Amino acid sequence: MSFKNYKKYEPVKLDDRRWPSNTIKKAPIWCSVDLRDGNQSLPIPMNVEKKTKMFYLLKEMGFKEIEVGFPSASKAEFDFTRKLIEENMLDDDMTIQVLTQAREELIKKTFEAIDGCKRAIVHVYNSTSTLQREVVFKRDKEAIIDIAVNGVKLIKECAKKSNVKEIILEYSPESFTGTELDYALEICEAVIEAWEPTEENKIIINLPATVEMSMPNVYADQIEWFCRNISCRDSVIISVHTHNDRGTGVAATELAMLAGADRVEGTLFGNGERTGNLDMLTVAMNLYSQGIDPELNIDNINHIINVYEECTLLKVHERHPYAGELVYTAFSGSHQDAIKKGLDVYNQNENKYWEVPYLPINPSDIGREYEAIIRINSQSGKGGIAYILQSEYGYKLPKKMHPEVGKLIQGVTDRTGKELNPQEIFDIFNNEYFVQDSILSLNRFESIIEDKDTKKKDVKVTVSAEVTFRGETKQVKGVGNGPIAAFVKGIRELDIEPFKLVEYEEHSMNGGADAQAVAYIGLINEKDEVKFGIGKDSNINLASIRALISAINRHMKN
Ligand SMILES: CC(=O)SCCNC(=O)CCNC(=O)[C@H](O)C(C)(C)COP(=O)(O)OP(=O)(O)OC[C@H]1O[C@@H](n2cnc3c(N)ncnc32)[C@H](O)[C@@H]1OP(=O)(O)O
Ligand SMILES: CC(C)C(=O)C(=O)O
Ligand SMILES: [Mg+2]
Repeated sequence: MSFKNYKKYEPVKLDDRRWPSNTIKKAPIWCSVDLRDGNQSLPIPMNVEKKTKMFYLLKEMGFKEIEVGFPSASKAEFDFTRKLIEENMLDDDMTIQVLTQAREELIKKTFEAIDGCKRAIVHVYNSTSTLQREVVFKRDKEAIIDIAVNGVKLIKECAKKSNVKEIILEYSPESFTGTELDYALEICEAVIEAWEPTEENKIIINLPATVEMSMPNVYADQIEWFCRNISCRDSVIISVHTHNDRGTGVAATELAMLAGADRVEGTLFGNGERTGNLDMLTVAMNLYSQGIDPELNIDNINHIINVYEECTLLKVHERHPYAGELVYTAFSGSHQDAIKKGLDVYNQNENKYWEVPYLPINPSDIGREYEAIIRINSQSGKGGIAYILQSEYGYKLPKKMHPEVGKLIQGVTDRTGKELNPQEIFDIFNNEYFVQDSILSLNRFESIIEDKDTKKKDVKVTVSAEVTFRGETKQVKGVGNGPIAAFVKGIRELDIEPFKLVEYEEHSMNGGADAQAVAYIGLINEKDEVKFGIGKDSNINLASIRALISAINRHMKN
């Protein structure tokens, strides 16, 4: 590797830059270039059918400006533009955008393609960079300005003759980031002079990072410098179009918005040339997560992903910001614990801001209702396991029981090294606490409250039960101040190691006619070992007795 083969990118001289003190307060004018820049970078470009599908998705999402193609490039591109117009696929507040090189035959073909349209943005570009002037066009600065100006003059002429009611011009000094700033301004001023925009009929000047060549702060400086130096700022919409060669396309766009950009071009999930275009959904969701209306409908991200993947034949990465399959999922113990606690607090308080550790947005806002927020593997902890048992199966384990259940599940993940799905977790839990290889089991249980005067402190309960203990049927009788105490006294007759009850919790499950009570009991033996048991029954007394038996069995098992 020879880093000496590469030139340093020169920063902009802008010591009084203002953009670092600015904040973004509203969404930009969005323009989707999925059907053009996204499409031109695909191994298999979209056919008319797929473009139609993608177009309807973009329309559903609320894009008002859509670059629908490069109509002079191919039959599919031309036919698709015609279809949009002839089949009236646009709403009145939507504008199509079409791209063309500054070449006569291509401009004329572009106007044929938009014939009969109500309003269109004609987007013309030519590369202005030092490198392309030398190696591609082999022309000097003046000649490159001529290409742009001649193109714009022809568009003006075509627009006059065309039956399209409103033509908006967009000009891109392509490879802007490889162009001397003062020269980029000079060529844009020449284009503006040729087009003669007004405050009512603005021109769009698009300043693309065709190749991302610098840190995003440098791009922001370029945009601020440009906005401050252009002659008729009020008649110009400054648009940005970033690529992602250095992986900072989103950052570059956001800083450019601080620096004065009014409009943003990009694609869904950043599809586009090389490492892609700007990922507009990320910028939109970044706005959303700051309490700013993104002015796009992203409430069903799974639908957006499905259509995108079908049309582009590309995959959305599992870690893709906001959209990836794993981005709302925590495997690691401390994250799971914090998420569980955060969700518990959030769910108890209405009308609060979303503030849950490790989850910058509420996944359900973008339709991820059934997302597995917490998944269990060997990196997971007790908090996450308790979350799964509560959120998927309704068991609200007492906090003191979490370590015991955590250890039980972690024993399996440590052994197998694999992820456990909720059903597998539940099966292990169920086998341990409910489906026991019972040493002690309950066959019959009756309890009678002898003194029904509830005002009295000492209520007397008599229990009569039948159990099977080590394979033999035994009758159990006991009296106590409650069914558990009475039952405990009764089974003292059996050869069971002494224990004390140290923890008791109960809650109901399901509700309505199917309501079940769940009881959790912790027993400590003479060696100071605590083990929990769980019982479930429609009758709370029976649920408690079952929990007690479950705990005794777990003590005796080891
Ligand atoms: C950064 C971007 O994404 S820009 C958009 C790029 N997208 C595409 O190119 C997709 C669609 N393009 C195509 O299908 C084809 O390139 C066409 C139909 C537009 C043109 O096809 P062709 O004329 O056969 O070939 P090609 O693109 O190689 O033309 C290159 C010629 O155009 C000139 N040229 C390139 N861009 C421009 C421009 N924007 N304005 C004027 N002339 C240009 C080149 O200098 C070259 O000229 P030369 O023949 O004198 O050397
Ligand atoms: C056509 C232009 C705007 C482009 O796609 C780019 O420069 O990246
Ligand atoms: Mg591009």
